[in-house]
Amino acid sequence: MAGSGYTRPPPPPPLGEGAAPAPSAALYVANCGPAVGLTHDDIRAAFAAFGEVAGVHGADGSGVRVIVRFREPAAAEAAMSALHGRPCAGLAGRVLHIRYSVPAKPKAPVGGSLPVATSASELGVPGIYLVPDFVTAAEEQELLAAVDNRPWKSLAKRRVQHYGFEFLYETRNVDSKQFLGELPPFVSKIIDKIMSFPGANKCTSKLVDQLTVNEYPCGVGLSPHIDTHSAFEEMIFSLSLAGPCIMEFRKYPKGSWRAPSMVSGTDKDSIEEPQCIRKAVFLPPRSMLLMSGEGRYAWHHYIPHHKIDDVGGQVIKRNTRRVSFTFRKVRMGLCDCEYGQFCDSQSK
Ligand SMILES: O=C(O)CCC(=O)C(=O)O
Ligand SMILES: [Fe+2]
Repeated sequence: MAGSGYTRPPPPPPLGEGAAPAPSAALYVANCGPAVGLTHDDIRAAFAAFGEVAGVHGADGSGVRVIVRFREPAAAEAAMSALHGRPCAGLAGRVLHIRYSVPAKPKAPVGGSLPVATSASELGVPGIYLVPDFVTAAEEQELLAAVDNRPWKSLAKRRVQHYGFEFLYETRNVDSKQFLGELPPFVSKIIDKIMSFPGANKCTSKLVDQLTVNEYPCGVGLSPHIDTHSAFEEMIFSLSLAGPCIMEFRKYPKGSWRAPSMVSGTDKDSIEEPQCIRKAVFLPPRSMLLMSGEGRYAWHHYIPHHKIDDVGGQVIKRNTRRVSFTFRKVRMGLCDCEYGQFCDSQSK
């Protein structure tokens, strides 16, 4: 991870095969970190009992794994034999899993930490707008209570509800002939407010007729994707509730309308395209994000699977859950946008 120069060691080899990482002055410590309520200062203080600590750093974005660097390898060895696999009294009795860390390979030019904007103008992706405090804290509680009173559908890592039209994950589309009914009354106020977006009130017919509610547990994100052009019209509104996250936008110059992860069938979102442009924005609870134009049609959006986010050097913990309300309008014909290379209606 940035800062320590050290990283997670490879998995321990089976007995009798290969060698475990040699003892070093840096320890990789799991089950310990800001996401479980232990600050880097707490961790430094607990490990200082074994020798001078040169630094404590997050080992990755999880918030539950750290690198503890001692000045002397002997101190690391002493800490390892005293603390590995045992409850640590100085760290709220947590059982630490410790291995010797290994030097990190130099980072590839892409990847690594990305500056996180706190406004759409700072983000600089055309067509992306962010309105903080779009709803009040009381309205947020009402919306959460309303969806918690309705049945959730469980996906592998998160829960969802669909209104208006069902979203079909296998095809990433909707069946536009299967109308489930009007959007529920508890979102009427939100829809009225959406009309105040620049450009939104130009629409004569209904602005949105489909709502997907996503509930992400802490640490769960969303793979990079472009909402299928033929499924939904241009404007996509997403209201963040209950907890924050960051959203990353990626532009692939040699674009395909499928995310690279879906083409390869691996569903891994760590795939880095060498030339992709990456930008990130912080989505605080109660904010409304509008994706339109180029940002909606030609940039993938992605929520990293982190338990903590680094926003301008400030560590922001994800909440136990984030609930988003994504409002879209189902498209009844083909998409004729000007981003043909990303458009399933226009690609062969
Ligand atoms: O949770 C969000 O804000 C985004 C959801 C999203 O991108 C989607 O449902 O397609
Ligand atoms: Fe999306």
